[in-house]
This record gives sequence, structure tokens and C-alpha cells, in this order.
Amino acid sequence: MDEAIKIKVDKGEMLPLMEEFYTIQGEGYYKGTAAYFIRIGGCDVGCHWCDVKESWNADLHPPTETSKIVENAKKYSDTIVVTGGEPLTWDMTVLTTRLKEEGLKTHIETSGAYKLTGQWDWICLSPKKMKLPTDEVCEKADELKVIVYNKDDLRFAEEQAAKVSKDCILYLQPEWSKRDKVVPLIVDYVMQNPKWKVSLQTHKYLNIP
Ligand SMILES: C[S@@+](CC[C@H](N)C(=O)[O-])C[C@H]1O[C@@H](n2cnc3c(N)ncnc32)[C@H](O)[C@@H]1O
Ligand SMILES: Nc1nc2[nH]cc(C(=O)O)c2c(=O)[nH]1
Ligand code: SF4
Ligand SMILES: [Mg+2]
Repeated sequence: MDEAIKIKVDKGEMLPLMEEFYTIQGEGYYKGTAAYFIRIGGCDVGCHWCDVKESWNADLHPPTETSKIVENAKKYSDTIVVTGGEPLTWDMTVLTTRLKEEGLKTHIETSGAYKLTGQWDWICLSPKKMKLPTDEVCEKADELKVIVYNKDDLRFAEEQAAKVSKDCILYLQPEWSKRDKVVPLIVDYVMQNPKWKVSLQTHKYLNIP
């Protein structure tokens, strides 16, 4: 990569943009709400069931001026969901400062594995066993969304729930390919442990991005 571009990416003035789209938030607390999604490339957490593996290699996604991303996003929605890849791979300060200057609500989807940067109105923390979330993101998370691939993920979910604030909303979300097997487990678990709620990837049922 050109040295000048690399410097800008390091500062968050440019970001490797994979895709952006206006859709309905499919998951978690804001499920059903229209929002503009900004998907930033780059992730080395390595979830074997990740549904956007094409996002992992940041070099495949064009470094894009952060101000251009914001100028475009503001045309679509007052709620912007920043996802990836793992957005906290990058410094989110410039992106979120500019989004807030435009009066937009900033939401993040993150594993929390890297330093929390940026100003967020809503943090969706989806922790992963391979790279655990930082203490700071656990304290600040508004929702905890644990993906359930097998039974051990319920144990992991409780372990992670012990680290978030008392107001954090707790979700169990079936891993998509295992949904037929794990949905009954989740349903039973939530009835037995009603501090948890079910989250489904409703956009996949609706056939929207
Ligand atoms: C693709 S990730 C990107 C953001 C960030 N890297 C993270 O993992 O939170 C967006 C959300 O999709 C969830 N997710 C990814 N693959 C999934 C799958 N196969 N089934 C269910 N949820 C999945 C993640 O746990 C996360 O909550
Ligand atoms: N509709 C829709 N809702 C989503 N919520 C979180 C998503 C993500 O990939 O981060 C996502 C996504 O990819 N599409
Ligand atoms: S952390 Fe997120 S983007 Fe990275 S591999 Fe896991 S689900 Fe995919
Ligand atoms: Mg998705």
C-alpha cells in the first residue's frame, strides 16, 4: 500500500470499505429498525462459522476517505451501524466524530477484541472465545449478543454476562448453519433463565442484506 494511504488508514482518516447498504437491522435490540450499514474490512479473530469471511483480508477492500463515507451515509438514515470485519481493528475516532457532527446515531457491532475507540450511541458486543473482549468494552456494552453454535456456548454466555453492566441486555443468537439444532436449546435455556432473550438473524429470513 502507498505510504501516504497507510498513514491515513492508521489515523482512521481512510478506512478499508467493503460495502455499505441501507437495510433493516436484523439482530438484537434494534431488530426491525431501518439503518445504514457500513462494513469495514479486516478481522483476524477467525470465527470458523463467520458469515462474512470475505471481509477478513483488509487488503481486498479499497481504502476510502472517511469523510466520503460519512457524506454518503447521511443521505440514507439517521442511524448508522458500523460493522465488519472487526471495526475495532481500526481507529474509529474520526469516523464517529464526523457521524456525530452530522447528528447521526452511531451503533457498532463488535467482538470487542481490540481497543475501544470512537463515540458510540449503542454498542453491540458479540464476544468470541478465541479473542476475548477488553474490560472497557464489557463495561460499556449496551447489548451482549452471544452466538450459540453448541452447548458450551451457553456456559461461555454466562461467563461473559458476568463481565457486563447490570443494564446490558442479554441475547443468545443461534449460529445460522446450526439453527435447527440450537434453537430448541436456546428456547429452553431462555425459559429457564429469563434474564436472557432470543435474537434471530431476521434479515436472513426476510431475504434482505
Ligand atoms: C459479521 S460480525 C461483524 C462484527 C464483529 N466482527 C463481531 O463479530 O461482532 C456481525 C455479527 O454477526 C454475528 N455472526 C457472524 N456470523 C454468524 C453466524 N454464522 N451466525 C450467527 N451470527 C453470526 C457476529 O457474532 C456479530 O454479532
Ligand atoms: N440486516 C442486517 N442486520 C445486521 N445486523 C448485524 C449485521 C452485521 O453483519 O454486522 C447485519 C447484517 O449484515 N444485515
Ligand atoms: S469477529 Fe466478527 S467478522 Fe471476525 S470472524 Fe468473528 S464474526 Fe467474523
Ligand atoms: Mg451480517
